Amino acid sequence: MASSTTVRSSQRTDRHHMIPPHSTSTSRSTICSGGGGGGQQHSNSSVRSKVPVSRRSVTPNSRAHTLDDHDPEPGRVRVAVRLRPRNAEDLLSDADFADCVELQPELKRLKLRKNNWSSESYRFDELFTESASQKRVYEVVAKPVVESVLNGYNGTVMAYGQTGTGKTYTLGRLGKDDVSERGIMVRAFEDIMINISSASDSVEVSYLQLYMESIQDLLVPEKINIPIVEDPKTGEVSLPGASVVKIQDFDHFLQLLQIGEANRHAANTKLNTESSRSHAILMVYVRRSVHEKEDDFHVQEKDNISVLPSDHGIPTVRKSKLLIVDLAGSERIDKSGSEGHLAEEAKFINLSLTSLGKCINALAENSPHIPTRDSKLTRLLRDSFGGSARTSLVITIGPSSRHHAETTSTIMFGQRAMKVVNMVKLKEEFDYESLCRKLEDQIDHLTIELDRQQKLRENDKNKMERKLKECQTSFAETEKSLSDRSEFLEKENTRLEMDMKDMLKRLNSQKDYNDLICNKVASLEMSLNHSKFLEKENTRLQLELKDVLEELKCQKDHNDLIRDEVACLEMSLKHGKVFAT
Ligand SMILES: Nc1ncnc2c1ncn2[C@@H]1O[C@H](COP(=O)(O)OP(=O)(O)OP(=O)(O)O)[C@@H](O)[C@H]1O
Repeated sequence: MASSTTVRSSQRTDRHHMIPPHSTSTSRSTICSGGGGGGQQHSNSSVRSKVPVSRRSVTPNSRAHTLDDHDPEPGRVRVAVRLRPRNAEDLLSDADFADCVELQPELKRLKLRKNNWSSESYRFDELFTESASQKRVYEVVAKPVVESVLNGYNGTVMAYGQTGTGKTYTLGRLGKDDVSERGIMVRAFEDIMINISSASDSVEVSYLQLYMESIQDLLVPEKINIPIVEDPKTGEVSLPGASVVKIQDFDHFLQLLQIGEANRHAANTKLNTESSRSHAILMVYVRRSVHEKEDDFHVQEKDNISVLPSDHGIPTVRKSKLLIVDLAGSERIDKSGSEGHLAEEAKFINLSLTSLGKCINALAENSPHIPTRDSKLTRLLRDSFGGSARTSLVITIGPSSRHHAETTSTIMFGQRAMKVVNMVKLKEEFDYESLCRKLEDQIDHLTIELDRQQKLRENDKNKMERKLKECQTSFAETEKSLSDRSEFLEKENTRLEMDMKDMLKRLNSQKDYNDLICNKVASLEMSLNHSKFLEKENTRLQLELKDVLEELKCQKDHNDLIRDEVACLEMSLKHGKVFAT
């Protein structure tokens, strides 16, 4: 158990939202007739009109979602009366007597019997008859306070009454066997757990008892004499020595309540077999992140420089505290039969209750001096009465006329408490813790990113260097192969040049030869042409010759003929001569 507790620093920096005392109207500070405190009109009205604006008036805050804007008295302490059913003793002793009180819930009035023929009537914010369920009591008395706490306001739910009238029953019942029996502590916590986000909100608990003017930790009972520390500036009360346990879940809370219950001082008195001998104070610290502006918060990139957002982008957190106070019951020692140590305890209980009553009287009467420092109880409840909390009080009474005086005193306490108006204020702070966490996360993220980038760059650099080396090698190789090639090409070039020259030479000589051939061809062609011509001429001449020959032949033939003729003639001539002869 001890290992799971942590000592919590309760330092906080309030940020605006203090409801300005003069802001809305003075009329709001005056409790209207519809509200509580309208009991004995003759005795209360004069005191009421004196409630000052400066210290106790409350103006509904625009961000105060729970505080009803139409509520004319948003900071007034609400008081409900709960009547305990008759117990066995009441039934036995008062069988022949009428109850000392009569409740008129529909009128919200309680009639207190003075004697057989007269009674006085008091108005309260709510009246619970003996048959009222635990659920209804929670919903009317505590739920609005719990809702305020969830919205960032401090809240107090307290039970006050004579011993044995049902304070612990109303507040501290665990209802292990029957959930309908659960008291305000369990139901309030259940409501808180339902409404918060486990991701961004948190709930922590301290459970203490004030026993004979010493504050003891009910969760770590070795811690005794825990000092009360008051912030001189804000007047805020804290108990840095008390263990503060972060609650994981509902069962965890029930376990803590059980531990606290087991450590609480109780005794068997004539009026209550389990009479609490200490005031028990359950402190529930609720821390909620305000999400509405969360999107505004980013580290923005501007000209490649990261800049923080402007002031309004800082996340905010609402820190509120719910006090559930189960007072020890006031008791007349002669009636409770307390002796020795029990009587000593009762003296302390009565003393602290008396000092609480004095503070409430002073606040109700607008006294300039509130005697808060008279007891540790009043110091602890400084914020609940005349402070910044929203407060609901259940006063518990029994029906028996045997306890008429105690019941009257309780009712008067409740009536005076109804005149106390607190200056309810929202507890909203810049959530520097979460901002720091976010920035640290971002720094971590950026550092990782930077490392990653650096590694990437280094990898790239190594790669580039490797590539450069490879390139250089390949360049050198290429250069070498190029120079080899160039050398080779040069040689080749020279060789080719020579070859070319040679070829040119040969070509020239070939050309000359060609020319020669061409000339020869030309001359041959000419010769050929000439031959052809000659041939043609020849042919022609042959033809001519043939013709001539023909002609010659003809001529010859002709000549032959002539010769023949000549011969013939000659012969004839010869013959003729012969003849002639
Ligand atoms: N509304 C109720 N219905 C039923 N039983 C009740 C109711 N109120 C109180 N009781 C019973 O009356 C007895 C006394 O109640 P409880 O211990 O809560 O009184 P108390 O005011 O806390 O007393 P003390 O101041 O001595 O501690 C208990 O047995 C409780 O169960």
